[in-house]
Amino acid sequence: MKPSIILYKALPDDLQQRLAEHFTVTQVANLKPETVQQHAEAFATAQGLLGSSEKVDAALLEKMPQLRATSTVSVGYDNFDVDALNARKILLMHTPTVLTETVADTIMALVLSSARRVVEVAGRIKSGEWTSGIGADWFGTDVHHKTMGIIGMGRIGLALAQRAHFGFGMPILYNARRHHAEAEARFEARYCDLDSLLKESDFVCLVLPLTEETHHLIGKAQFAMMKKSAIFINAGRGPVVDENALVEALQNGEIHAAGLDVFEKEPLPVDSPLLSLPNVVALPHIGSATHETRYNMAACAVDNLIDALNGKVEKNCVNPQVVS
Ligand SMILES: NC(=O)c1ccc[n+]([C@@H]2O[C@H](COP(=O)([O-])OP(=O)(O)OC[C@H]3O[C@@H](n4cnc5c(N)ncnc54)[C@H](O)[C@@H]3O)[C@@H](O)[C@H]2O)c1
Ligand SMILES: O=C(O)[C@H](O)CO
Repeated sequence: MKPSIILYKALPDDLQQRLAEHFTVTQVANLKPETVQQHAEAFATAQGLLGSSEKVDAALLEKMPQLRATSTVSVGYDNFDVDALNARKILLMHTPTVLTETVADTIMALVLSSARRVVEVAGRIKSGEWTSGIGADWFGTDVHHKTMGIIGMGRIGLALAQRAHFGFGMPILYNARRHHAEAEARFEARYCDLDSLLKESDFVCLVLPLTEETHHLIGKAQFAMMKKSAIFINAGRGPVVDENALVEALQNGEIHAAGLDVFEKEPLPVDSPLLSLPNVVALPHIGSATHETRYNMAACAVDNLIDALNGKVEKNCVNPQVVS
């Protein structure tokens, strides 16, 4: 008999079919308690779980006593209670690598659009303000040859450094938990402690996972250290930044501008002060959102679940130790 799984995300037809070849699939809209209750029998018997963005915590796991593997369509897995999974020896699979280049492209888009005020001035044309030659109040700041500071020199950090170094001739500073020989050799990146990176960078780019250690890593004190001309970019996770402190730093001119793909609360509330600041480019968490990459992530998550439920954890597994 095929193992049963819960699918809580719509997938392209061919991938849905691939899942159905391996598993008995129950598709649900989300993992809210009322949904779980409505499909109680399917949750109670499911051995696998595949989807994204929903919280997978101890309370949900209690409703899934047969669960052996979870597969998220994302590289970040901060919405999973990994300790609770480990305690039950449930595998957690994710989708690193397939999205790296696309997310680095998005970060460069944020760098360029916030420095050159692309969104703001494009809005001015649309509202009929381009009626004569533009003046300095429409000018932006250069990107090329400015210093880029990268906090979190992982897969995406490296792909960003590659773009900034080769494409824009930018000196690269980085902060990470360890020195990265590859970044230093290929991109002449220089390791810095966090405070030095904040003080010296023209662009401060955050590409960190959300963990207990990184929660609110960047707050009032850190914005105060940045240059007044600094542009702050966050494409990691919203709660790594104290958003109130960010708003204050932007409003008080402590930093020049921000480009943001992630927020403390998502979707970003429409009354967020960030949305009324002209020096903010805000994107709706689109880092990996291209047709190609979202398909590849979904395909990777499907393969990951098939592998995990067959005991194969050589790649894309967050906690392979639970089966060793
Ligand atoms: N905006 C988006 O759509 C989007 C898309 C993909 C990933 N992300 C986020 O980006 C994160 C990074 O993805 P990745 O594939 O590069 O992951 P990765 O694991 O390759 O890189 C993360 C890096 O951060 C470093 N790090 C962790 N804690 C740190 C700390 N306290 N101080 C300094 N460095 C620290 C790690 O050592 C690692 O090098 C993901 O976890 C996810 O949260 C966002
Ligand atoms: O972590 C990721 O893969 C992206 O943020 C999409 O959730």
